[in-house]
Amino acid sequence: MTIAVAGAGAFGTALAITLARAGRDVTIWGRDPEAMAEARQSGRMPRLAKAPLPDTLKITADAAIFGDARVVLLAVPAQKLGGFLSDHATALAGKPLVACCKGIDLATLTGPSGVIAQRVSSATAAILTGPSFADDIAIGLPTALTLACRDSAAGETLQEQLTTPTLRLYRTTDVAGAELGGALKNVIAIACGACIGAGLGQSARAALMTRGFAEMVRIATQLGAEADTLAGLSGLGDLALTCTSDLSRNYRYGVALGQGQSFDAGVTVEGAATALAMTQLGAQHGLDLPVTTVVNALVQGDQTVAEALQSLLSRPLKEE
Ligand SMILES: NC(=O)C1=CN([C@@H]2O[C@H](COP(=O)(O)OP(=O)(O)OC[C@H]3O[C@@H](n4cnc5c(N)ncnc54)[C@H](O)[C@@H]3O)[C@@H](O)[C@H]2O)C=CC1
Ligand SMILES: O=C(CO)COP(=O)(O)O
Repeated sequence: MTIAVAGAGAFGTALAITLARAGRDVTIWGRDPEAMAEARQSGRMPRLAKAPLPDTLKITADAAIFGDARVVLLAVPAQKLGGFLSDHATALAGKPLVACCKGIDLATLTGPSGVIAQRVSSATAAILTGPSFADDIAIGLPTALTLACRDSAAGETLQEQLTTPTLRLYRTTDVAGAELGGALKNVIAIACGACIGAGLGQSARAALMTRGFAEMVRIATQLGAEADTLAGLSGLGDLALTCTSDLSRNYRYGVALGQGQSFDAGVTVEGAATALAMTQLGAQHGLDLPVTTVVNALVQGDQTVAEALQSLLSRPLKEE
């Protein structure tokens, strides 16, 4: 059974490594033929150079592999997912497609499962999400993630196919909960980074994490998710990791915002576009999104950290 991993960035590479190491038949696809030839030669992928690629892992830039794959993991950034799926829609038709990206698509204001449904309607959409840095997975540290699929039988099969001795997958049919948890925690991580970067302290960060989590649950349940899913790996679990670690790009981006520094535009920071998408979606649905709104204003350069803080602290007093 061939597993294809689409996207040869840090996360796609980490997943391909753990699956290949567990004896699965895996091919990783990257869009740049030269980079893939170089990776075959060097045994390393540039975005995850720390970890050697197993000899059994196949590396290609030939999209023909998607037609042969039984399962395709989609590890391209959330804002690139729609374009990727349209480019390869024929080869991907009817397959289980597991979105490994975390974000809300700005063009459609939907999560990855909605993007899959729109672009490859015959596919079985699943989501793989939760607390895990690519480096940790790649070097074989223990990690636990959520695999969400509306079709519970298909979800069970994917859970077995994608679990490895060090990567433990839990299963749910709550796709909305899993993908919203993964997308929204990045926005809160930017807020927490900005808080620490601006020197506002760890007490303020704990408050932001907690009120941010309340906001995540409120948004997600209004959009059809189950609150329990948000309390699991894909929500609270990933929030805890991302808001407290400087290994997180979203957190580091927030720190840079808080310090008034620039940030490398080549780094994938999913929470920036998601803050904008959620602000737009919140306006459509009449949602109260105080943290997301200030993160979006910071990202867009419409507010300073001092103004963002003031707008959060001056909100009317309320019950917790
Ligand atoms: N790095 C990590 O620790 C984790 C990342 N994720 C998620 O995985 C997703 C991907 O992130 P990373 O791999 O870390 O990013 P990355 O920046 O390391 O790699 C992104 C890859 O996508 C490729 N790409 C971009 N546009 C493309 C397109 N149109 N077609 C084909 N390939 C394209 C790039 O060439 C690059 O290789 C994100 O949504 C992220 O939130 C999830 C868990 C952990
Ligand atoms: O999603 C992640 C950890 O679960 C990776 O976080 P960053 O995208 O912020 O690096």
